[in-house]
Amino acid sequence: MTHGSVSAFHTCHLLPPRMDIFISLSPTEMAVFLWKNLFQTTMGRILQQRRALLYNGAHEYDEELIKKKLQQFAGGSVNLSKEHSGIGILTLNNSRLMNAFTGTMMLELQERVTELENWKDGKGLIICGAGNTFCSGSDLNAVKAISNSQDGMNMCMFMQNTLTRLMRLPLISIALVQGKALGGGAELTTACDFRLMTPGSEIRFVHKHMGLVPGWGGAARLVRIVGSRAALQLLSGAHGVDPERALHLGLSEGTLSSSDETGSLEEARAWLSQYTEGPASVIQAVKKVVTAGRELPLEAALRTEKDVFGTVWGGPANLEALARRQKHK
Ligand SMILES: CCC(=O)SCCNC(=O)CCNC(=O)[C@H](O)C(C)(C)COP(=O)(O)OP(=O)(O)OC[C@H]1O[C@@H](n2cnc3c(N)ncnc32)[C@H](O)[C@@H]1OP(=O)(O)O
Repeated sequence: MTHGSVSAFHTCHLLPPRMDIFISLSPTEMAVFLWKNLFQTTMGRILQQRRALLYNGAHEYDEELIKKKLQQFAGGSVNLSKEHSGIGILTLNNSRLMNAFTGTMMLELQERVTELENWKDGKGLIICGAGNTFCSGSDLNAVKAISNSQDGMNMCMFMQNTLTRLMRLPLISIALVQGKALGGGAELTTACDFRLMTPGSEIRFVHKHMGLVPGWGGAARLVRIVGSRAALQLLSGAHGVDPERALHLGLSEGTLSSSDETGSLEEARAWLSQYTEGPASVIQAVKKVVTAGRELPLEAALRTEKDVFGTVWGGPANLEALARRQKHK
């Protein structure tokens, strides 16, 4: 955890306007107040995005250079559909290469993550692959072409930045693993909060067979998900993990009954909706306090929890619940 990331948690959770302040304002004062609030929120978001980056110029990371390079390896797409329910569906689409990540798909993933960071009505996210398979990692044609050290390190930092931002989205995320999640595809699944697998699917960290280790943050995240001993076995064995083993290891949350593309997406939606019911502001706040608890030292996590608490306390959902005098039987 960098200091930059810690401060990002403290600067981005701005308190919502309080109703009692509004009542005493003239129309002009109210307009000024709203403009200031909008400005602060926008600046907060920009700061959040900048500070959340793991790597910048100080790490000999040249984002513009790697973006130009990645642009040269075109093909496929990363599509985002934002549903009214607040669930987003992010689809990796490169069927010809089993949804391998081309350079332009890496760039598109970064753009989609920015879009999701700014989705104020968002609550959940499902990541899946087109054509009933998840993702076969990075496009080996691109890997070969950028096999020099500088490009490799820049690509690694680019993907770590993007996947770290993906992991920290204030949305509850699922990797819907159909077919195969190999190499970088397996790493991508670990950037989600949960993994659901379809019958016959497989997660496989094949890096060792490529003479590599994960570089998109997959090893660090895997250790946190399954523990260091299981992570060591999965990375050094490079064996495929089927749904049953994944469930046993805690790598997967459940095996879906459907293995077809539409049916499994429907099941994943239903599974996710049990956690995304309610107002977006509250669901996002829940994810933020859990992210802080996982990533920050205790005192910083507690302070973040206090800040996030301030964004929901006295908010519309809280006031409505108080008015309802809800009982939790
Ligand atoms: C970050 C580190 C990384 O991610 S390194 C990349 C790790 N991934 C790999 O090494 C995947 C290698 N590919 C495979 O093992 C197989 O193609 C898998 C995915 C199991 C699919 O097998 P199968 O169902 O028999 O289909 P196939 O081999 O005929 O594949 C269809 C076409 O897709 C291609 N493909 C697949 N994966 C990639 C990839 N990662 N990069 C580039 N191309 C890929 C295959 O080469 C094949 O293309 P073609 O029909 O031979 O032209």
